[in-house]
Amino acid sequence: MEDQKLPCVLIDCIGEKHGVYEEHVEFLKEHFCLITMKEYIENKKILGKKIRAIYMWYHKPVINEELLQSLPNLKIVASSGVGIDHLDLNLLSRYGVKVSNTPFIVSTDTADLGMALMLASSRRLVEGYQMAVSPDTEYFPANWLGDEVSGATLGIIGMGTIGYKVAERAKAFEMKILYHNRKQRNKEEENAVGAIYCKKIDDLLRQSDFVMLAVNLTPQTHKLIGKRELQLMKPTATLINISRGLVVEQDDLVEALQNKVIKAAALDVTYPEPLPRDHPLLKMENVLITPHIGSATKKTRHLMMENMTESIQAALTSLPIPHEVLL
Ligand SMILES: O=CC(=O)O
Repeated sequence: MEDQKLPCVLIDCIGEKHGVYEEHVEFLKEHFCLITMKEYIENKKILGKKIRAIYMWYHKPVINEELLQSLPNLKIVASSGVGIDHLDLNLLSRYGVKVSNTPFIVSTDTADLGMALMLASSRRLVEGYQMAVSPDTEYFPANWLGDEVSGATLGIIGMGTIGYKVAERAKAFEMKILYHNRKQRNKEEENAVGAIYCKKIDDLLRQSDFVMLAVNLTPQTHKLIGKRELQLMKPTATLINISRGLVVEQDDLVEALQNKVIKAAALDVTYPEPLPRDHPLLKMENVLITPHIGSATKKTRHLMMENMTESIQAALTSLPIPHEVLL
């Protein structure tokens, strides 16, 4: 907390494991008086009235009704990333608080990660690395094989900005691209990447060598992929999830992997995150897991921070908010 002339913005903390990055703080402090949760808790009565925005960096601080009640002048919650499943939009709207997120910025990186997971899983990069560096390795076995990505069939579930960027990349890998979308088809985009629309998700599941989940988590996509859907997939297929863990019924996925109903899974997201250290998904050779890093590049995270700053400034000066999330 410093310059009291600037609008007060609540953040969770600086640095530490999940806080606002030290390198972003300098920029933020040019525009806002940052108040950490710790400072706010120590001086709720005075600071509560001053706070006008919450800078929600990776779902922190957690917002509940008690917090909202004690921030009477709160105008906006600027949330990092694209997913807003961690926010209760109805509750925020009841308190007259606006919400923004940072879509589009994250799409390229998240699509890149989807490709990385597909390639790493199919070519067994993690196992290969372990073999290459192991002190027990005496020779490289010639029969240690993976599967091809180039030329294989990729089924994208959720052709939003991220799904489309995955398709653009997959085109360069000469993949056959299928997709399923709940919203209307965009034939121009479809033609540009040579993607084939599957009206029924089941058709996509049956035909794909790789099924990539790129949907938002909503009541309609909650546990979209369960036992029935996994059984429709090829026994040689891989499930890749770059959206949210809760899009998959995780216990069914574990069972499907254990019983070789599908070949493998590559997951950037699970539930909970991180998984308990004794979770079966962490022990399977056919599972590759990354720690929810879809948008985790320096450039993207910096752009997000700038974008959140713009949204807060707009809300506090009653200008249209870039990327306002509407109920
Ligand atoms: O998960 C990341 C995001 O929602 O952008």
